[in-house]
Amino acid sequence: MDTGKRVAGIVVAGGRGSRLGGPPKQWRDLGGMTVAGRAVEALARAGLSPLVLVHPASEAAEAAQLRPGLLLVPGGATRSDSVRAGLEALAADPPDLVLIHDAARPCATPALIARVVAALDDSPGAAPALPVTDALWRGGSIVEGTQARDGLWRAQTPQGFRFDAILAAHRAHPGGAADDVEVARAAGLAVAIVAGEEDNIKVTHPGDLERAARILEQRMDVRMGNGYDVHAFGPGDHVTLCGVRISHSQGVLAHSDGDVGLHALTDAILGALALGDIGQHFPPSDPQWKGADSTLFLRHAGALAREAGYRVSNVDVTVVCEAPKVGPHVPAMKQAIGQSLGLTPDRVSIKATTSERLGFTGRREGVAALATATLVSA
Ligand SMILES: Nc1ccn([C@@H]2O[C@H](COP(=O)(O)OP(=O)(O)OP(=O)(O)O)[C@@H](O)[C@H]2O)c(=O)n1
Ligand SMILES: C[C@](O)(CO)[C@H](O)COP(=O)(O)O
Repeated sequence: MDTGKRVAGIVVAGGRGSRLGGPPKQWRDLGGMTVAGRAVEALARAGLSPLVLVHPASEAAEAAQLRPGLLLVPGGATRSDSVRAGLEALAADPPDLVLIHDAARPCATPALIARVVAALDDSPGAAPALPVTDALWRGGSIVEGTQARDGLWRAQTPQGFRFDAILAAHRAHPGGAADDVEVARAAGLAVAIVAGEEDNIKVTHPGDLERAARILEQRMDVRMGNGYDVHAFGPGDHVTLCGVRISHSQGVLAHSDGDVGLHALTDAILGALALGDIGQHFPPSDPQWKGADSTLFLRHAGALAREAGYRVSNVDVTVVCEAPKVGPHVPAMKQAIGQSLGLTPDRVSIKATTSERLGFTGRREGVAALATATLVSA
């Protein structure tokens, strides 16, 4: 989505989730990512930047687990207070437009978000909603009357606004609004209704987490890629393997730091994305990559995966050499790769083998690595 405008996103995750019960819903797992993480990724994938996450003041640690570069802001006692805190955090460097989204809505699609942004060309506010289709009754334990449903809508988020207008509207509002459309309307702003989506549910009551999981599962796309790299040994006193410097009687001949493990893994991720290979992204002819730390290449591939809407689910690297010994360094290697890709060590596998003195690795002429990566749509 390229509108030529700066479109920021605010995800409000400052609530308690009391209707769902149990631990705060925004940090609950939803297919390998938190509910709030999924809401944030939905806006990120649509190209919104900067992104603000508003969280309970006591839950900064949970908020810090989400994507790098998020602006983290403590929330307030009500949803409106939390939105206001998010808007104020953007005020020093105001974007043109802002989309305000519930952390509790983890299934928003890029198409839905694009519709809201597009509608802001013609209106200071725009929000998704679905017409009420069921008959509406008034009553308690018995039906006391029927309510006409014409012209009634079920409101969703993200709700989008021209930034200056919604900031002024929130500053002027006495508080207690159900949503930002109510705040905008109180300030006299017109809000266009765009088509919402049935699957854009708000995780509110028991059973909703399972429903969201089913929705996301139907959309899930799994991709795999493999990579292979070789470097010849040459003069030197160390090799770098899987992000770890290891003392050795030789070095490797390479333009970068010659880390075959990270090169193979970078290629595996690029392969899964069908985005070519490491040489196309970081040409060896380019002097800026001379002696480069290969962590940079791996992080770049991880960022491309996120931009494409995938997260790396697990990786498996096999290093092939007679020496140095890899085993003692495996914990540090898992840590280094995990940090670069945002993976816990149990999702990073490092193995090593000799080639039984056969071939170029067997003759100790060089070191090779093979890698596999699995990517899952976020
Ligand atoms: N003080 C608050 C209250 C709510 N929210 C956020 O506003 C959204 C509104 O959804 P809702 O289902 O009302 O969330 P909760 O307030 O957490 O739920 P409950 O009312 O069941 O406690 C949620 O993403 C919630 O985290 C917030 O940022 N700050
Ligand atoms: C903003 C909202 O998601 C629109 O449907 C909703 O108003 C917020 O949640 P709540 O359930 O009304 O507290």
